[in-house]
Amino acid sequence: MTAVRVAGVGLTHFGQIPERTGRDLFAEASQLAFEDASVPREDVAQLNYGNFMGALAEHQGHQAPLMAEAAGLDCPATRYEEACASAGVAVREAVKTVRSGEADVVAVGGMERMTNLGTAGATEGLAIAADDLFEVRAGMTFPGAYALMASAYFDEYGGSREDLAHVASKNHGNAVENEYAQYQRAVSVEKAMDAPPVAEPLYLFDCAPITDGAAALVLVSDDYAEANDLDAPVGIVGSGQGTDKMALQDRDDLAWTPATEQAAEMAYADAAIEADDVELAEVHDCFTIAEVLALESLGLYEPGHAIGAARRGETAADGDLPVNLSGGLKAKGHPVGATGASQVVEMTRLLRGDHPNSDAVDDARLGITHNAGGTVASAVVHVLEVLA
Ligand SMILES: CC(=O)SCCNC(=O)CCNC(=O)[C@H](O)C(C)(C)COP(=O)(O)OP(=O)(O)OC[C@H]1O[C@@H](n2cnc3c(N)ncnc32)[C@H](O)[C@@H]1OP(=O)(O)O
Repeated sequence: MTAVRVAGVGLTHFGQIPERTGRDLFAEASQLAFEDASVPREDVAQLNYGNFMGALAEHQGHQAPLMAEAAGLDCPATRYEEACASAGVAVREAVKTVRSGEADVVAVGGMERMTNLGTAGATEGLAIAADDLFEVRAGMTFPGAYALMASAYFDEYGGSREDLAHVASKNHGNAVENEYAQYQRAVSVEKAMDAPPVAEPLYLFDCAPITDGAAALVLVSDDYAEANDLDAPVGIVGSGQGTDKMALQDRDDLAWTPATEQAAEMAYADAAIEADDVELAEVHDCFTIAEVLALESLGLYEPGHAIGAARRGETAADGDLPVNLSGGLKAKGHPVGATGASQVVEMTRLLRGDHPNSDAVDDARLGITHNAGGTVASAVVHVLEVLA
C-alpha cells in the first residue's frame, strides 16, 4: 500500500467575514494549497469537499461542482456531509483513494459560512446534527448537549469549571501567534471564570465560536512525490473512523465517547503505533469539556485524568503532550465543514516546522488529529508523521 503525503496546505483567515461567499473562501484556501504543493491542477483526479450547512447559509446545498470550479479544477467533485466531521471524512476518503492506487493526486478541503446566519440562526442550523425527533424538538442545542456531557463527567470523576477555564486559557494562548485564528487574544483563567454563562456549567470561553472559513490540502502518493521531486515531508500514515448512537439519551455513559475510541483504535492500528507514541494532538474542542473527553477516549489519558491536564500544564505548548497548539476550535475558530481539514493543515505546518508554534515541538515526528461530528456521534482520527 502506498504512503500518502501532504504536498500542500492552505487556509483562509477564520472569523466573522459574512461578506465573503463560500466559493470565494474555498478559492483562496485552494490557491494557497496549490502554491504550497507545486502540483499542477491538471494532475488532480478528484476533489473531496466537506460542508455541513451550505443549504441553509448559502441556499446552496449542491456545492461540490461550484467548489471545483472555484479551485480551478476540472475533475470529479463530491461533497461529504458528516456534521462537524464533514472535512475529516473527506480527508479520510481521499487517503483511501490515494492508498488504493486509484489516484495519485487528490484535492481535499472544506468550507463553512455561519456568521451571516447570526448566533440564533447558526444555533438552529447546528442543531441539524442532533437527533431531531428526540432532542432538537425538545429544545436541545449544542451548548446544551455538551453541558449535559460536562455535568455527567463532573458527577462521575469530579472536576470543576475552573479546570475547564484552564483549557480555554491554554487554547486562547496558543492562538495568539496564529495569523489564521479568529481570536488572537489571550484569555486568563480569571477572565474565563468571569464570563457570561451559556449552558451551565459552560460559559462564553468554554465554547468554540461561530466562524466563516475554508481549508484545503493537496494529497499525493509517495510515488508521485518522488517522481516529481516534491518537498512533502509529512505523511498521513493512519486513519480511523467511529460512530455512536445519535441521541444522548440512548448512551450508557455521557463521560465517554466510543466513536472517538473506535476511530483512535483503528487509526493507531493502521499506523502501527500506540497511544504512547503520540507527541502532539489537535483535538475537537468544540467546547472545553470536549477536549477532556477526547484526550481520554483517544487513550492519551486514563478516564477521569484529563480534566486536570491543562491546569497541570501537561497539554500546554511546553508540556509533555501539547494539545491544540493551533488554538483549537476554541480560539482558532470552528467553521464546521472546514474544521477537520484545517486540523490536518495545522498539524502538517506544526510538523514541517513552518507554524508559528512549531518551535514548541521542534523534535516532534508524530501527531494526531481528531475531528468529531454532532455530540461525537461520528469521529475521525488521522495519524501524521514526518517521513524520511
Ligand atoms: C461537534 C461540534 O463541533 S458542536 C459545536 C458547534 N458549534 C457551536 O455550538 C457554537 C457555540 N458557540 C456559540 O453558540 C456562540 O459563540 C456563543 C453562544 C458562545 C456566543 O455567542 P454570542 O452571545 O452571540 O456572542 P457575540 O457574537 O454577541 O459576541 C460577544 C463577544 O464575545 C466574543 N465571543 C463570541 N463567542 C465567543 C467564543 N465562543 N469564544 C470567545 N469569544 C467569543 C465576541 O467576539 C464578542 O466580543 P467583543 O464584544 O469583544 O467583540
